[in-house]
Amino acid sequence: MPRFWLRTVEILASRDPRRRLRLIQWLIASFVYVGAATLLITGVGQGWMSTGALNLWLGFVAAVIVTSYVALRSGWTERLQDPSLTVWQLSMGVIAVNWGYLICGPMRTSALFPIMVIFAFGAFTLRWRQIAFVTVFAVSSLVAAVAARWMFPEWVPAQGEVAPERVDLNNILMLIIVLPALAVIAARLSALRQKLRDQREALAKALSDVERLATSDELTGIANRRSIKMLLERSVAMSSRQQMTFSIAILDIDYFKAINDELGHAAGDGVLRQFAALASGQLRTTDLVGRWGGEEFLLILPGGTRGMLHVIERIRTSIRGGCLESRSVTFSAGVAQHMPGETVDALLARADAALYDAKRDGRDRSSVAA
Ligand SMILES: Nc1nc2c(ncn2[C@@H]2O[C@H](COP(=O)(O)OP(=O)(O)OP(=O)(O)O)[C@@H](O)[C@H]2O)c(=O)[nH]1
Repeated sequence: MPRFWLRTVEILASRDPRRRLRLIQWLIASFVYVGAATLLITGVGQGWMSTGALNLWLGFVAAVIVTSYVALRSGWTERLQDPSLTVWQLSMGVIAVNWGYLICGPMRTSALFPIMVIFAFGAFTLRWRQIAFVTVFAVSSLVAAVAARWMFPEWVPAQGEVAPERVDLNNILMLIIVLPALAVIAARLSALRQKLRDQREALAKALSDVERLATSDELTGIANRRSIKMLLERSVAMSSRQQMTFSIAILDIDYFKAINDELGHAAGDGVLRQFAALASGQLRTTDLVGRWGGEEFLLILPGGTRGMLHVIERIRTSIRGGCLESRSVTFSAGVAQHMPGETVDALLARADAALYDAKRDGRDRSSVAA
């Protein structure tokens, strides 16, 4: 677009996107006003209504169009609760429609068509109370207009006959004016719905990301200490309610400090990651594993220590075969079976003591708590 036109659009429609949106709504409403006015003007030529009545109506509509534009473009409405002037604009629209119905004689039915545009606009911003207000206002002012026409026929003197084909043509023309306005509003509503869907999806993803970050260990991807501790507390609560026992084991990689010192911290991280992956791979869906801290991992398995020792041996075999960071890695394990009534801390203390025994007895082994 040439610079001159760009500048003109900018001056007329403002740079502010919100203000521009409000002016687009104003433009759609004005398009309907101007279309309806054109039809009414042709009606004067046909002798259905008096020029005086039409001029008054045109004056009202012009005043509404101009004052709405000035108020919206200047930004004056931004201090109001309803910066789009929706209720005001819709009320003026209702008055214009009912007034048009009153004065345009035999063509009055099509004068009601723009009411659809008014209510479609309302769908954007109005609350149900405001919609109820506009509805009641639309119906009651139409009833008042009809009553006025019956009581004071001299107000709308010209009420000539009209040919049926002219009625059809008028209805078609009115629909041609109203439908594009409705189509633009429908397209905007559809875009808003799509935006809402996208936002909902982004929010759900963000929530699941936050949940994952809050419960999983950043380095290994398995449950973090907070999460596995919560699972342990739940296991303790469930075991006392359902009288089902379970066992825990603390697995601690042997001489991990030496791995870090010899291969570097990054390689140490690699060992932790591979250890977690290999250990998780040996578990059933009912078994739980989490990183307890540093080079320690906590296992929770249903049943007694026999099953736990069996699983630990499976893990030991896979770690030996896994050759972590091209280095042989072993681990020690302290195993404890939950006893009825035992607290989480007491159970952990027993598993920790058993781990200490395993380390003291030469590492690369499991020890079961008394
Ligand atoms: N690379 C890496 N090292 C860690 C991480 N967390 C803890 N460590 C290291 O793990 C080492 C643990 O060392 P120690 O507690 O002395 O135990 P150890 O060397 O495994 O000896 P034992 O347990 O007695 O066999 C420390 O050097 C910590 O710095 C981690 O996330 N990444």
